Amino acid sequence: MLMVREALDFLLAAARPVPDMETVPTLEANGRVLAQAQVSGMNVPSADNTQMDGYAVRAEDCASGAATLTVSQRIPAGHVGQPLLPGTAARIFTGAMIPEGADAVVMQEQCELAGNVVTVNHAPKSGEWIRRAGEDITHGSVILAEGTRLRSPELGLAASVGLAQLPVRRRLRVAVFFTGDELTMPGEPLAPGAIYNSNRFTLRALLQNLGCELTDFGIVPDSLDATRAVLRKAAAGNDLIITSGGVSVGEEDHVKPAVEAEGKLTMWQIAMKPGKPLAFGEVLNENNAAFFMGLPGNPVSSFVTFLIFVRPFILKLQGVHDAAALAPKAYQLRADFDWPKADRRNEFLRARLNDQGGLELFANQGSGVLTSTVWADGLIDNPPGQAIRRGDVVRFIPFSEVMP
Ligand SMILES: Nc1nc2c(c(=O)[nH]1)N[C@H]1C(S)=C(S)[C@@H](COP(=O)(O)OP(=O)(O)OC[C@H]3O[C@@H](n4cnc5c(N)ncnc54)[C@H](O)[C@@H]3O)O[C@H]1N2
Ligand code: MOO
Ligand SMILES: [Mg+2]
Repeated sequence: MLMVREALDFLLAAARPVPDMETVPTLEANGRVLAQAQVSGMNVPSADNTQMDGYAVRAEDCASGAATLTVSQRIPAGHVGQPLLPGTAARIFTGAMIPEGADAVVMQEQCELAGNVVTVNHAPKSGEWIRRAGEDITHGSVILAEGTRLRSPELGLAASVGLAQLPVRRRLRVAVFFTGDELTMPGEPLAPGAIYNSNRFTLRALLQNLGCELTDFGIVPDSLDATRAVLRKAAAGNDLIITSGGVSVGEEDHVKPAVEAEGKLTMWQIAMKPGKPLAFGEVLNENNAAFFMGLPGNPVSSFVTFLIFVRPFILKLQGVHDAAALAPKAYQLRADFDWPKADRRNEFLRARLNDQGGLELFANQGSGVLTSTVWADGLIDNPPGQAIRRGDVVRFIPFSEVMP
């Protein structure tokens, strides 16, 4: 059995980013991965402008703290004023360009207007309330690196320098199917011994949130021939095939032999709990080789292995290469519980933050207990052979860091 770190390194080394790129409107680029670094063609702000509604002045004119100045002009945002003459003030509104000659803004709350004369009851410092041209972004600077996943902040930044389109990697094409004679879709009556196909819902949502283009082959019976046939179909035109169930050692677990027959299996079994039987390989078809990831059927096992392995693998295929962006962010937090029984495997325990800043554990850590995943805020990454005592500091991976 491989250790989690070894397995992750192996997967990330195998992940070749999809080569194709396309240009999409910035308005439609949410979740995509940037294929080329973006350089700003302008300063932001583009010109000195005011942070406050008030009066643009020459600071030296107001040194007395009770200066009276003639209001010579009015400058709303989006309009350009005239040069400011000594002894005058310009009425100015947040976001408007500072007129030539002015070097400070006084908030209107510190001024009194009578007719067209304003009394400025404050001695501003030169530069007061002025946002300088280029203080956020300078012309020619790299604003976004190649390989950046575009989220709300990145899209806002790109738009702020006027980028209407962005070059991105094409979407990843992912095929999924779900093995098990017992599986039934919600909406259908449940026969004795059957269960609902919850993994289809968990995994599809995770893949959709990562921006993948899905081909869903649905439920596949526990048969070697049926599994092989779907694998062959799924390899055509897809970058990655993800399956659920049938990867353990039972006679009804046909996924591994099917992958061996239709391609190759390069990794199986990881010292983790839940998720031990995770399988990885490639499925070949006349003109395509698709990566294969076989997730365990147990619902928590497939969810956890997705977050720990599938997510970074997909990000790398999509073109993300920054190690920090691929690794799940973890926090060192206090355990407010005892977990005396050390396991030989690396455990991923469903836990929740309490309002004392510590972690509580969900009582039933079974691999089939989906209620633990809804209750929890994240996973405690507990190394092999480690018991936890109340007060120990543990490594906590919040779902918000890994659940796209
Ligand atoms: N003798 C051994 N038995 C098992 C071992 C082992 O090492 N030796 N490993 C166990 C571990 S750990 C896990 S995890 C499971 C993984 O099993 P499979 O990947 O082969 O999955 P299945 O056997 O098909 O199903 C397991 C479990 O999950 C339920 N299931 C399956 N698909 C779905 C779905 N789409 N939605 C909801 N639930 C699903 C299925 O009914 C089973 O209860 O193997 C252990 N066994
Ligand atoms: O790895 Mo299994 O996921 O322990 O239940
Ligand atoms: Mg099984």
